[in-house]
Amino acid sequence: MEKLLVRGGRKLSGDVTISGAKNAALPILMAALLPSDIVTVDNVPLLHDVKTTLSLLQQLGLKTEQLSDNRVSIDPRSLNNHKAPYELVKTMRASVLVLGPLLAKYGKAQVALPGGCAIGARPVNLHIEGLRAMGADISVENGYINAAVDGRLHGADILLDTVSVTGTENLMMAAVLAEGRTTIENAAREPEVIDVANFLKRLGANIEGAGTDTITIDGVESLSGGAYAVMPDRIETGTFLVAALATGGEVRCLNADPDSLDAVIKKLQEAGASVTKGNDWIALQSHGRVQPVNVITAPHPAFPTDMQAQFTALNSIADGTGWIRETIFENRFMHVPELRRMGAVIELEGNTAICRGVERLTGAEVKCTDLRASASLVIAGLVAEGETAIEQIYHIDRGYQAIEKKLQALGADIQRVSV
Ligand SMILES: CC(=O)N[C@H]1[C@@H](OP(=O)(O)OP(=O)(O)OC[C@H]2O[C@@H](n3ccc(=O)[nH]c3=O)[C@H](O)[C@@H]2O)O[C@H](CO)[C@@H](O)[C@@H]1O
Ligand SMILES: C=C(OP(=O)(O)O)C(=O)O
Repeated sequence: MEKLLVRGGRKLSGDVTISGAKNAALPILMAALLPSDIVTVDNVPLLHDVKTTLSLLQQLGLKTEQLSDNRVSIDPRSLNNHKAPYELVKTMRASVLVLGPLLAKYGKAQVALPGGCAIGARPVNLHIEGLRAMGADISVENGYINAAVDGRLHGADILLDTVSVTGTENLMMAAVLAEGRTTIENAAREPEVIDVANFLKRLGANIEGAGTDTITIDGVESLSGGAYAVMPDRIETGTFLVAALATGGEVRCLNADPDSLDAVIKKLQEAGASVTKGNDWIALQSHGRVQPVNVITAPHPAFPTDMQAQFTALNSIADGTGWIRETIFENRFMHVPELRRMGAVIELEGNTAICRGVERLTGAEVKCTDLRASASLVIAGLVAEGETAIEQIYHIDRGYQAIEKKLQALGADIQRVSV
């Protein structure tokens, strides 16, 4: 078992290179099931979830090769299995993203139901309903989604009841090889959806409207191989910017996508930071004590739920009271009891966390409960007096490449230790 030990009090300063986006890399790697030839994907982050995805693709018969640290090739020609087993799916909900590509390419899929997880129930009914509308016969039995189609999937008009990121991606991936036109209305507009669409277009797919709430896909008979580089991770970028501000520091994020973070930048500025941007970098400079901010999470382009925990940590040390309302997931405040152990004063009222900022947090033993909760504990540890020992850090390794090394290079006192 590993822990992170953080000694707070150092201002972060310098440059950090942002990795490829987890939430774009995972669907792009799954989409590599679709073409008829080899794809090479660059800027793939070194994350636990990426390893799980590659294991899943291998389980389905695909050949994968790690060409360098962040470059992977996938040969889908040896696809010979259609089962995504529970052992893999239970460690990573995004495994459900094999459902659409498998059905479109192989005509059948058996994918374990992801089940509930720490942040909420996270059902996949919209994925299933959409694929049924495209002609799939789907039953859910013994914890598995069993799906099959006679011949090719066909195009359909799909209106999503609620905005779903992986739901949109799963249906878009299925539709690229379906017969005829599919429209997805009330589609997710997240930048990662655009990245997946751009990858598919590189292989020959016909997709219009990704990044808007209506995506139109004209199915093609086959897709070719090709090469693509995953977009930078906007949530990792936002996390480093919050860490910089919390510590009163100055950080520039390189290899970033400065235009994917508007809602986060707005709140950082309200909290007192100066933010500057170039083509592929974004920098933050702090000025005095953090000001409290009010945040409501909502689908893109509004404030992302994946940055909520980090801003809860930021508000904990602000000069006044700020509140955070979570509207996407029903149980995404598991970091609050841990932050309280470090001296944060946070009340929970329904889906709102009211944070009364304190002058200092104090180091404590805390545990990660989910990916972004972990990031909030690291941020709190960086500003706390004394040592914070963070347990269950496998959560953080799901979504942050070498977080302690990147923070060390910015001057943080943080170590990974085996216990
Ligand atoms: C791998 C990946 O990209 N993960 C992201 C993705 O998760 P994910 O795609 O799982 O999240 P969704 O966008 O689907 O969830 C949004 C809301 O829709 C609900 N819902 C979703 C699908 C469905 O079939 N039925 C249904 O009711 C969910 O319970 C949730 O309340 O988007 C989330 C919201 O931005 C992010 O926090 C995750 O980091
Ligand atoms: C919730 C997240 O990821 P996932 O959907 O993979 O659980 C996240 O990235 O914060």
